[in-house]
Amino acid sequence: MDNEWFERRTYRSSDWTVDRLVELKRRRGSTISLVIPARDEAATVGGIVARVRAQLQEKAPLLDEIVVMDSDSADDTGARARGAGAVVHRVGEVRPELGHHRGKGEAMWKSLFVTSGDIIAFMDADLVEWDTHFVSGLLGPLLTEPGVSLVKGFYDRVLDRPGTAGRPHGTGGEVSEEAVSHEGGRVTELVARPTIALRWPQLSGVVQPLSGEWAVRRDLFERLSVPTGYGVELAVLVDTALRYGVDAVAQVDLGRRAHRHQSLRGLGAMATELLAVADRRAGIDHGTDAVRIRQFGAGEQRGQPLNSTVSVVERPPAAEVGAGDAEVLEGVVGRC
Ligand SMILES: O=c1ccn([C@@H]2O[C@H](COP(=O)(O)OP(=O)(O)O[C@H]3O[C@H](CO)[C@@H](O)[C@H](O)[C@H]3O)[C@@H](O)[C@H]2O)c(=O)[nH]1
Ligand SMILES: O=C(O)[C@H](O)COP(=O)(O)O
Repeated sequence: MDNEWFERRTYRSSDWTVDRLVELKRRRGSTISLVIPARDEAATVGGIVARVRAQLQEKAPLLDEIVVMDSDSADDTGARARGAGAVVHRVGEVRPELGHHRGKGEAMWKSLFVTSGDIIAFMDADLVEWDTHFVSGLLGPLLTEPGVSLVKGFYDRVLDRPGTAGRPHGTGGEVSEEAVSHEGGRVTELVARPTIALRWPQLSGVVQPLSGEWAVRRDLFERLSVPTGYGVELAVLVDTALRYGVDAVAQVDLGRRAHRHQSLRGLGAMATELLAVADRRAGIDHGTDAVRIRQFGAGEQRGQPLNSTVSVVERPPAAEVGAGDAEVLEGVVGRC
């Protein structure tokens, strides 16, 4: 591990007060967009937007815009987010001539066409244990260190609170702190971290390489190709370090985070997307934008194959996308 990088580029969110960040932003003439990609997050997105808006727009003028990218939601995500004060875009309606893909990365890539901040902070919409320092805490290194272009959040990751199954995190008051499991981040531990150790050990000091809470300079993000699905975090981290050196990356301790967990099969698909990102950057071309995976049922369905397709498409750098380039882009750049 690059201990020197860790020492140099690891911060705590408490290193800057919000007032100090507002002052730094004003002095530098920076503008800051918060983007929240959300698919079917009606249960949580309104509360998240409302809290961020109250603390980081109304109480302190830190964020210039709060944008929710509604990623093909079938529930009330858009209405809840709008009701709480966010600007909401349906991903498929943004630059429709560029085509549309499902997935988180697609929502983040399309956000580049509807936001204007020169710094963009991203935050997931399924958080149940978090606070507004998950946004403000990411900004300090970008506002004080010109060499830093990407800031990753890190935290303890709650996997389970025994006795609270089926209840939202944060409502299990009777559970002792010792009983809370911090073994969350299963894809991080079983796929991302081992991959980084093997391929990019210079990044092994990054505590949460897949964290959905990160901030980036627009002029960096729009120069990177962007996987349309869950590969976006690994791709942005690796490509930033390969292109600009590991010192362009910083990380900030944000405390503790809990979120809605996906099924193990869902995580299997996510892991496939991450491995596709890693292979592509190692020059391995699988010759397809849609990988077929076979998983298997359990119990009554034991041994029954469950076949699905995982998209591994990547969008080209947004900076290379001009008006009228649509035909170059559809489906694309899959194997760039
Ligand atoms: O098609 C999608 C899928 C997800 N999301 C949103 O993206 C965020 C994160 O998605 P989630 O399914 O909660 O991902 P996790 O299981 O939490 O995955 C972790 O690991 C992923 C892979 O690196 C990261 O993308 C995530 O941010 C990180 O939280 C949430 O706001 C989702 O609503 C979309 O906008 N579109
Ligand atoms: O980031 C990850 O590793 C995946 O989102 C899985 O997280 P979980 O184990 O906390 O559900």
